[in-house]
Amino acid sequence: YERLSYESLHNQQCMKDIVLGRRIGFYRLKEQIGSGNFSQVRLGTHLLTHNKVAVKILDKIRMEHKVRRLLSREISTMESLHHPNIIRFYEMIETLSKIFIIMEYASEGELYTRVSSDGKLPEDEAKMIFAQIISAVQHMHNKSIIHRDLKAENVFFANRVTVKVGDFGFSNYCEPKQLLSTFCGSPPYAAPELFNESSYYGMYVDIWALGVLLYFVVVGHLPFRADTIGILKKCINDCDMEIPEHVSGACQFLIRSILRLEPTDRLTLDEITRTEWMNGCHYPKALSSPSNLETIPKLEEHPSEEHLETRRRLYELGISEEHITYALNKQCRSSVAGTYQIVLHQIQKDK
Ligand SMILES: Nc1ncnc2c1ncn2[C@@H]1O[C@H](COP(=O)(O)OP(=O)(O)OP(=O)(O)O)[C@@H](O)[C@H]1O
Repeated sequence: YERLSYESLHNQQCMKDIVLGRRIGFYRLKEQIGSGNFSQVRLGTHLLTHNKVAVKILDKIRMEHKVRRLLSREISTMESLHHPNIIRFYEMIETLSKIFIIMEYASEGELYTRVSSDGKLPEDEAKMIFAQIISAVQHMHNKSIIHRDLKAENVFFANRVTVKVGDFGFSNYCEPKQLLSTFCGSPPYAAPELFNESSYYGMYVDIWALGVLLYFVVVGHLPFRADTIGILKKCINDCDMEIPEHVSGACQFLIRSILRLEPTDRLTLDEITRTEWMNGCHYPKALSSPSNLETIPKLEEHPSEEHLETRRRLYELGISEEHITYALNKQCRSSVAGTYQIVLHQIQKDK
């Protein structure tokens, strides 16, 4: 740790790598793995732990005020979520011109790509994946966070059988009874009230999107398709969809019970888990030791075994209790806090 910190400030090659965009903080930056409207996403490796990470890079100069607001929400919502099926946030690094969001890397691509290239998933597989997504959304809603952009493009495979929900760019904090008014998300996944009402309840909008997502996964294409937004809006308002016969009765029932025009008529997440189709599914639980910078326990606060193990591994990397205390007292993001998150998460994943 000391060597790396020293190098970043004094080593010529290292400084050149930083200038040329090959390194940031404790991360080596590698190839681009994706891009968005305002961002570029690159693969990174943590130089101390060697963990792979995804690094979302945003150009501050091109960023309008609105995008900055969305970004700070994206970071704060991601930071408060700790679930095996949600992309984990590790660290944010800000330079004069750029913002780097360091997060968990899901290496096996988007659910969208899997279904688009291989076709619909067998129902047994779809069920296993849908249960993980439901569990992730339950965790968000329990924390009063709504995603507002749930779609197959934002569900990533970490391996053949584990998925992670990501892209919290439109997420927001929202109490169950709180009305919202900004149209967010992708039109084919949009609930009817988003087109018709001036305000809506966030959780019902997420649940509708889950119905569209389930349809997409078991059928292989979206339920509402149209060439113009006007026609799409009409399809959604009429709930004009056909479910092919190959879809089992229990799954059809579930899709129809989610995609109900009246938000309060839609099944709740709990009710979804109790439907016949979801019978016997496994719902991964939220991680036991949540931690953002504010909740990393100090040593005198009797940390849990996971936190003690994290510290033991950090000591081996040259990060002492003194470094940790200093980072915690500073109350701002630092490479020590970032490394802490990566190591803690690795321990939780190994478990
Ligand atoms: N954690 C991750 N692991 C693996 N790949 C990722 C990860 N995050 C993003 N990607 C890839 O990078 C691409 C761009 O992501 P990003 O969040 O920047 O933009 P987007 O959501 O696709 O677009 P928009 O700008 O409209 O939000 C994604 O489509 C995905 O393929």
